[in-house]
Amino acid sequence: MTRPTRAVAQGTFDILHPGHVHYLEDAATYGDELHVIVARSDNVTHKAPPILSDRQRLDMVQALAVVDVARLGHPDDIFVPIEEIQPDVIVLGYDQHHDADGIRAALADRGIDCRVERASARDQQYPDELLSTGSIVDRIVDRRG
Ligand SMILES: Cc1cc2nc3c(=O)[nH]c(=O)nc-3n(C[C@H](O)[C@H](O)[C@H](O)COP(=O)(O)O)c2cc1C
Ligand SMILES: Nc1ncnc2c1ncn2[C@@H]1O[C@H](COP(=O)(O)OP(=O)(O)OP(=O)(O)O)[C@@H](O)[C@H]1O
Repeated sequence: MTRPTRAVAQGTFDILHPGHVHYLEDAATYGDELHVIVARSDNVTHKAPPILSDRQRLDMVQALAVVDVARLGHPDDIFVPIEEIQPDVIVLGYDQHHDADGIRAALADRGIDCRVERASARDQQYPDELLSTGSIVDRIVDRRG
């Protein structure tokens, strides 16, 4: 019997919103099982640090029906969880800064046989829909700050 194919998604997922759900639902279509790596706060250095703790972001992602297994990322080496999960495909977010070819090269260096794809974006479904954590935080500061 062949094992189920595994897709991996990853991100910060701070204050969940419909863009996150869209990404995870899209990523799930690439495999039979969806595994999600939640970035550790200490590794989120390319933008403002998360509001919510590692544990809370992990628990919220794991609670989504589309997610089979969620885990916190490795503190130092982003390819350690990949080696453990052994995915068939890594699905990058539509706007993630990671370079797909760079990841393919790193996977090949480590002898990991895994495709790299990119998810689609969710467009606003109605005028007031907030589709980024940054815009939700901006509104909170504006209305409650
Ligand atoms: C293939 C892959 C594996 C990753 N593994 C980890 C990890 O083990 N630990 C971690 O803290 N972040 C991990 N990340 C997340 C990145 O470090 C980065 O913080 C994350 O992609 C931020 O995305 P966002 O800005 O879309 O939230 C991984 C990213 C990729 C593309
Ligand atoms: N509108 C959206 N459509 C599709 N995917 C999205 C959308 N918003 C976020 N994502 C995806 O969700 C994943 C995690 O996103 P992240 O945690 O960086 O949230 P964010 O809302 O984009 O944050 P920020 O506003 O701080 O940049 C990323 O892969 C990102 O591409």
